Amino acid sequence: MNDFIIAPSILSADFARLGEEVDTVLAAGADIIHFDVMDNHYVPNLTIGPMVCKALRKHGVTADIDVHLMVKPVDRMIGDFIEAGASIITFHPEASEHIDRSLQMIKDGGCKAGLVFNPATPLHYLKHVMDKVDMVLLMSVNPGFGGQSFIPGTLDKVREARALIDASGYDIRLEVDGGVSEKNIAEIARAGADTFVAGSAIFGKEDYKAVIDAMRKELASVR
Ligand SMILES: O=C(CO)[C@H](O)[C@H](O)COP(=O)(O)O
Ligand SMILES: [Co+2]
Repeated sequence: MNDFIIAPSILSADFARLGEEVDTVLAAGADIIHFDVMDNHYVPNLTIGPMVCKALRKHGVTADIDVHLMVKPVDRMIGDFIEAGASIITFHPEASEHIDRSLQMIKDGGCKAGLVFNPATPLHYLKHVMDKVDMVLLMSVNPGFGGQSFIPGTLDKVREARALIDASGYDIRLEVDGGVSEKNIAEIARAGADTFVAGSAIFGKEDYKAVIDAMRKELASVR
């Protein structure tokens, strides 16, 4: 895997042509696919579930699928996504009654596990579970919709999370999700992120490769 990972969010893809959209964005240089699951309960929107993940695998997608669960309760979706071919499953700690148990269920299913932090959710949920976390996902918008503007205060939180991860000694990726584009990706990387979700910035343009190339060029100036 590359040092920096670009993870297009299919939330902004054309759902009527989803398999083709995923193939196109991977051929354009994306590393993994970010898969947003919304339940109209934890967040005020409704998207896609495990059947769609399974359909992408059946379609032939072999890239990692990074499942971002915006659902409450969390646990009864975990097994379905493991079975559907998810690679990474992240969830919001305040949506789980038993954070350690939810993380362990994901790990036991052979997937990488992660916690997602909304803009106002404190990082202290990480403290006792660092050994079970493969990914920390910081939301740089409030969850529920694509196409929102990056909240600038996220940069301080990225620095804080980077310091916690480095001090832990564990191999944990730091992902940022919401309002990421070729304009701000270098600044987010300089703050300490290594994995970048971008939905509308990529799928909102005609030429996905041009956007991903522009992002890589920006990232090359960072490390
Ligand atoms: O989790 C999400 C929203 O809750 C999406 O991953 C995120 O919003 C990506 O979309 P964009 O890059 O357009 O902001
Ligand atoms: Co997301």
